[in-house]
Amino acid sequence: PHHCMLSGLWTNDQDSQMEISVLRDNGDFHGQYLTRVTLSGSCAQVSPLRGAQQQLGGEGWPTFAFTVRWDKFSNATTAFVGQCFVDAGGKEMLSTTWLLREAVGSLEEDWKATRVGRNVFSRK
Ligand SMILES: CN1C(=O)N(C)[C@H]2CS[C@@H](CCCCC(=O)O)[C@H]21
Repeated sequence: PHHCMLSGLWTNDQDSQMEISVLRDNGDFHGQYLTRVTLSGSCAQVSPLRGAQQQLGGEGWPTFAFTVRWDKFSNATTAFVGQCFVDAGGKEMLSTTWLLREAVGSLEEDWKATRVGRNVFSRK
C-alpha cells in the first residue's frame, strides 16, 4: 500500500552506509556508498553510485539497479539489482542481489573474478 522511495540514507548488515539522491523524473539517481569492509582489507572509503528505478506509476514498490565504482582503494565494481518493499509495519527495505567484479591480472584468472550475493538495506 505505502509507496517506497529510494532517496535517503540506508544501511545493511555489513554496516555499509548508502546515500541515494533525489530521483530525477525518469527514475535516474546517484549517490554515495561507504563500505566498512573491503576485499583487500584496506580502510573504508566513500564511492560514487549511479542507478535507475522503475517509475512509481506502478504499485509504488519499484525495481531498481545501480552500480558502485569503488574509488581510490580498489579496481572493482559492484552492480546491485533489487526491489523496494514496505512491510506490514510500514518499514521500508531494499532487497538486493549484487555482483562484485574485481580486476584480475590475466584472462586465465577471469573465471574467479566475480562474486555474487544477496543483501537487504534498511532506512538509517
Ligand atoms: C561491504 N559490502 C556490502 O555492503 N555489500 C552489499 C557487499 C557487496 S559490495 C562489497 C564491498 C566491496 C568493496 C570494494 C572492494 O573491496 O573492492 C560488500
